[in-house]
Amino acid sequence: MSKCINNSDNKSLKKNITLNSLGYSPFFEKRRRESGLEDFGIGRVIAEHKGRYRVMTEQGEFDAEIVGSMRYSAESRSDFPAVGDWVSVTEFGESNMLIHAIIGRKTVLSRKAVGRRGEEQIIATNIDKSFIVQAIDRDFSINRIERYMAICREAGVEPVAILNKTDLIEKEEADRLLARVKARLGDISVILFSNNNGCGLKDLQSHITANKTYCLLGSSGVGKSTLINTLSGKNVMRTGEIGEIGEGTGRGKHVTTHRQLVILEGGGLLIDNPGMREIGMTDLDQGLELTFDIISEVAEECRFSDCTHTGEAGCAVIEAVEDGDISEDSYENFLKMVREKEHYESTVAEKRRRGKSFAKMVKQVKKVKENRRR
Ligand SMILES: Nc1nc2c(ncn2[C@@H]2O[C@H](COP(=O)(O)OP(=O)(O)OP(=O)(O)O)[C@@H](O)[C@H]2O)c(=O)[nH]1
Ligand SMILES: [Zn+2]
Repeated sequence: MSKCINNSDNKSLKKNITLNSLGYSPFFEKRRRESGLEDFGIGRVIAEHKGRYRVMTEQGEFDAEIVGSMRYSAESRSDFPAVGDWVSVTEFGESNMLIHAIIGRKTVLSRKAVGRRGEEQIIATNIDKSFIVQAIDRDFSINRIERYMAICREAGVEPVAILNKTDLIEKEEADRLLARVKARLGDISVILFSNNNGCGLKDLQSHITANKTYCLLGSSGVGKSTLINTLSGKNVMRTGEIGEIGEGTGRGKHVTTHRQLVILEGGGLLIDNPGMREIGMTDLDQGLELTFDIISEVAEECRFSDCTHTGEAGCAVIEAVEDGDISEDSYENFLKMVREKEHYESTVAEKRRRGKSFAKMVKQVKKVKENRRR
């Protein structure tokens, strides 16, 4: 394995990093003891790239990989470490670490993987609150905020919406936008923000406390990196990199990726995520209901208990849309999310079925071969 550790960085961190300052709490300590992991060291995954990890411990930062037994016993992607995870580690060689186990997670933010049908992908774990970032210009979409909200609520993570780049519009226009978002989304905190003129900074900072973990969700170009710089002041914590060894040969091209967990000046921890153009829905029943609590409340009045709210007689939801009690946008977004969820569930079921029949086929082939040998 190539060494990609900047050791001077390591030393400078040694002095002031404690597990507590990385977000460790009695919750995780309890989980660690319950799992009998007391003999291992503790670290937090701050970056992940193609199966290689960057882990921060009280001793500094290390490149890390998982032990073989963990790899072989993993049944799905969620059994692998993700950014935000607390992990049990041992030192390995001079400056590397081995990850032996994931310490029980507090929260898991996940979405359906882009381009991989039906597979769930963890965005980040152990998040206390998430900031949904949108730019008021080209990216703006209340539907998208609503989808991110559903992802957060499904994970039990409080969402806060940040409407960025307000310097590009007049104050009156920004206020109108804020009113529209509030009317649609109800009791979510919404911050009018700008990286250019300091608008909303105090408001945002009031949401951030030391030793808690936050996450930025939003499409590419909405201003997440700039926002991290605005919040992190001196920008000292963004130097870490993960080196990637060229596949196949063991050497060759060397790609790097940025640290994804940043310590802010006030002590809050922020996880930056890759731009997410497509957000799929996973097991979102709960999130759906929380986001559209009005719809589900009204739906109790539908004549049929299995009403799909798409045209049945006596549908209270459609009635409420017609009366203007539920906005058409909300209703359409609701239907779209239900459809995506159904699609997701059916592709997962399909995959399981295919998985089973493949296993069956392998068995049969083996049998035929054995019979031939006899
Ligand atoms: N006018 C204006 N431009 C901004 C603001 N914040 C960021 N930008 C600009 O928007 C562009 C994208 O900003 P980034 O911070 O790179 O966006 P990002 O969300 O990190 O994008 P990815 O790294 O692709 O995920 C840059 O040109 C920024 O200078 C803002 O508050 N106002
Ligand atoms: Zn109905």
